[in-house]
Amino acid sequence: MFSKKWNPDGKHVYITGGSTGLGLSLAQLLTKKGAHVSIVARNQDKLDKALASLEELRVNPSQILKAYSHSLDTASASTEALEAACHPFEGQAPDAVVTCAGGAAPGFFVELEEKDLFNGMQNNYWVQAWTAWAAAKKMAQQKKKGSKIVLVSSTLGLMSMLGWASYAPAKHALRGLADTLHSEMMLYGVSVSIFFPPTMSTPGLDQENKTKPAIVWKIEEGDGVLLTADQAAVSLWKGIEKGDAHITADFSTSLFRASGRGAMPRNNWILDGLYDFVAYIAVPFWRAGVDNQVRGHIQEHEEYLGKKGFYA
Ligand SMILES: NC(=O)C1=CN([C@@H]2O[C@H](COP(=O)(O)OP(=O)(O)OC[C@H]3O[C@@H](n4cnc5c(N)ncnc54)[C@H](OP(=O)(O)O)[C@@H]3O)[C@@H](O)[C@H]2O)C=CC1
Ligand SMILES: CCCCCCCCCCCCCCCC(=O)[C@@H](N)CO
Repeated sequence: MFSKKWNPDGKHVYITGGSTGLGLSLAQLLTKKGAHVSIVARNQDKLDKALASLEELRVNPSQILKAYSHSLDTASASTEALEAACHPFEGQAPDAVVTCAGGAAPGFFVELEEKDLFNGMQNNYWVQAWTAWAAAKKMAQQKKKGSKIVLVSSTLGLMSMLGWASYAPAKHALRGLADTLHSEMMLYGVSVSIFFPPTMSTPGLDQENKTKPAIVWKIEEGDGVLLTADQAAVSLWKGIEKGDAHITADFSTSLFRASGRGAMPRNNWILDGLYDFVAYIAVPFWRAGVDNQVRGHIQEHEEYLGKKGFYA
């Protein structure tokens, strides 16, 4: 509980999804703190731009800053990407692995197709789980005590609502994996955490909002929280530095974190108790409001489905 803060200076941090959004902001923050940073994503142009932005922030000439283009869809590809990034470090596992890669495609359950639901799990569970698996093995084999694995879930990994059937299950699954590994990786002295960001203005949000049902955005927006990726990265960083198992960046998500803590340790004995109490009172009101909004939408939704030939 009173352990020393983690110092990233001279450490190697491996960040999936590091070319845009949250991952890029975290990569920039850690570069400024003197870490060696490896970022991984698919699109080479975005990686090139991201790496150039890291170069501008380097604080010493010995920092190793690299970008790798890999699709992290499979166990083998995720292992290969990690191996490539360890190469400049004589094959040593990274000191920290942060899996930011992911992407949402919200929609109504009855309109989603098999591939949409399948891809939701693929892009939001497996893309992070395979990297965690590859990293865990390497850290255990090399007895890298003190190293870290950090997964990235969402507010929607702690609660859910309409529109998120292809996404929230995967984000909840990541929480299940993180809580399991938080316990199991103690066998190797490796700490495991998970971050639950709220809505963040990122290229990913612009993309998902193109297809997001209006009512879903209305409820999401009603929360009134829209962090920049830089703000979210600061909270993520503080959580990593403190070694919190469950990391949040905003008030609402902290309510769900504290009230849905399960068997995980508290971040702060007093504050989390307060959050838990506030959640007990406030969340049912919020929920009743949302239920009303959804019920009030029944007719419009029926018309919308009718126009799309759903009942034909
Ligand atoms: N923005 C938001 O409102 C919220 C986001 N989150 C979560 O935070 C994380 C970051 O989100 P955000 O910054 O918005 O996302 P962005 O879409 O801005 O960035 C996603 C990053 O992941 C990479 N990526 C995606 N899929 C793959 C893949 N299969 N293999 C390798 N790289 C991949 C992308 O690059 P490329 O496409 O080139 O591969 C990009 O670098 C995600 O896990 C997201 O679910 C959670 C809560 C809210
Ligand atoms: C008193 C209690 C108040 C509670 C308010 C809670 C409101 C939460 C609404 C859902 C927000 C969804 C955020 C994550 C979005 C996300 O993961 C996607 N954008 C993925 O990119």
